[in-house]
Amino acid sequence: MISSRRKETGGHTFPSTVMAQLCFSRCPFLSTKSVSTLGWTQLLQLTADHPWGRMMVSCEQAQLMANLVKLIKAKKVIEIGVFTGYNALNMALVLPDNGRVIACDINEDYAKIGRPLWKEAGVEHKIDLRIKPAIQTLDELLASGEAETFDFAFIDADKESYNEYYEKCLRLVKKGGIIAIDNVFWNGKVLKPRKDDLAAQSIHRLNEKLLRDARINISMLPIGDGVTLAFKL
Ligand SMILES: C[S@@+](CC[C@H](N)C(=O)[O-])C[C@H]1O[C@@H](n2cnc3c(N)ncnc32)[C@H](O)[C@@H]1O
Repeated sequence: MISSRRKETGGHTFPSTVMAQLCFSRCPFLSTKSVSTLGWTQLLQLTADHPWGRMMVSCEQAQLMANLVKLIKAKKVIEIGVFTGYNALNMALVLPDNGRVIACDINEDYAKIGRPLWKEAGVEHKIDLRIKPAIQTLDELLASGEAETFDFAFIDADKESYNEYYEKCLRLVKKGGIIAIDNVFWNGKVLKPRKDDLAAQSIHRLNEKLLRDARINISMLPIGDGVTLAFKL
């Protein structure tokens, strides 16, 4: 049984927390509403069991992002770094039927695990998977005139490119939209990044920049491995 396993994900023990246990028993934000948990539970279990399952966002992060997406009545969302699509599925479930998650990843094998379950959950049509370097997808969106048309973006891919992802997302997201950035604690290594740790250095630089960035307001949240929410002004 997966629910009795302990696995490290996103800098915390999974699923040892109460939230994680609740996640396995029922999709936490869907409550008893009409939305089905078909596909959702299987994807969570398959991803937690995957050798790289620790890459998946924590349940409480996924819950928060889905609730934010719902709260701001988002229609267009970007996810940079999709893995099996657990978080993308959570967001797709709360988007309107004509809503879209532009899902950016370079590894199609991960998506092959998720896609049948996105379909089972009835939201495959809302997840537009783009298999290529995320920078290229973001540039294509900008070139096709989609600047300031997105409501929400989630940055969770290669850490060295975080600043570029942030700058491009800031152009793509509308005023009042939100950019969520994962792993901003990087297991505490951001406090004193080693010279040879390019990921820690990159996140550290972005954390410092966001503090002073007059284009946004931020909330840095101690959930998972740290999530910063940047609210575009
Ligand atoms: C931490 S995982 C994403 C987890 C996912 N957000 C979730 O909630 O389950 C990081 C993902 O980024 C992808 N990735 C790495 N470098 C990338 C790049 N340059 N462009 C797009 N995706 C990339 C990896 O293939 C991997 O699936």
